[in-house]
Amino acid sequence: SWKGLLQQYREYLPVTEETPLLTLHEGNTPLIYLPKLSEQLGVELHVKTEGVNPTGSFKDRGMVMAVAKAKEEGSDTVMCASTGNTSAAAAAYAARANMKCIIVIPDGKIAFGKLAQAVMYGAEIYAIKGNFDQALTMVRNICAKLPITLVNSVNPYRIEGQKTAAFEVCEQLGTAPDVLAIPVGNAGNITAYWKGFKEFHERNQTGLPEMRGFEAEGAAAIVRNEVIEEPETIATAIRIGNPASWDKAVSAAEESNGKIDEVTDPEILSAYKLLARTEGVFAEPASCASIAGVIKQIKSGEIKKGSKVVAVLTGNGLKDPNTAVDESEIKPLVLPNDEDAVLEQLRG
Ligand SMILES: Cc1ncc(COP(=O)(O)O)c(/C=C/C(=O)C(=O)O)c1O
Repeated sequence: SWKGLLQQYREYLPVTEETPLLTLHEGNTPLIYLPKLSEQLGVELHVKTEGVNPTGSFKDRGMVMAVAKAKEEGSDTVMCASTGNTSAAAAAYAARANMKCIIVIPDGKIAFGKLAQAVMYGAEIYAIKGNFDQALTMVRNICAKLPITLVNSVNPYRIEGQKTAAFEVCEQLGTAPDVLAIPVGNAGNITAYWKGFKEFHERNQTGLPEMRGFEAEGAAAIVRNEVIEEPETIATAIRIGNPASWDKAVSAAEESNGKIDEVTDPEILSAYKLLARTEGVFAEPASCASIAGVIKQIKSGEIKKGSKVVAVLTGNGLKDPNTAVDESEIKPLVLPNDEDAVLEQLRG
């Protein structure tokens, strides 16, 4: 049975005899084929449903590695800035590892489910009147002054853990896909996937995909090649204007003959609803930037018909219930507790 990433992929990871084999059974997430969207779009489209991870996002992959190494090195406290999922994962793995977790989040811009997780896992939470980029700068400075381990994706152990998703995609598909579509915020995940595909190809000749990363238009620093001081998008997970792994994301796109592109909030929301209502897969808005991007680039011809495409769904839709209800034209019809009243509606 599945033993978690540190054991399953030990040979690819910086796991030593001293590394605590921390796990919440992260990884081994489904790769789901989408028959209707594949038909509609003219490609072979699969989604990597990272929302199935223990805390509901891909962050668990990197966090299990980073927290385990922090403990191995004798640290008793981890800290991160977060738009929400990093902090949820850090708080969970810190609790599991009997360590303290301190998080800094942008006040009022964190999806409710993610705040619920940080609260319940027992993190020390600071909500600053600033954005993620400002929070990250602050946390990097603090971790340089205090004996606290920084676990944002500038911590290389995060990238090591997250690259395992590329291994699973290759194992599940039997090969690397032609295209890997992925949302881009701080750009750690696109960096990790590319590293993973290259390492897995070196050992198993599985091939290399085009890396196609998608920023939200209101936070598209890489696309515009400038820091976005006031990033804005409904996809709060990727409301990031100065990606920490900016150059690595550009390298991944260039080396793989891929591209860093942008999608608008309407395109994200349209993909968000299409995916759930057509294929029964509910992913949070930022995750659907990958689906919106695939639709955009099939239309432009950048993604060829018949391509084998994997879109990464980075977070569970349940993370952001407010956006789901607020942005939906489908509303409950409130009725008296009366069977005839309902029957009357059904007979419409
Ligand atoms: C659902 C979801 N989808 C995509 C991204 C972008 O990944 P990166 O490009 O590796 O940053 C995030 C990132 C979240 C944070 O950065 C955080 O939690 O602080 C996310 O939560």
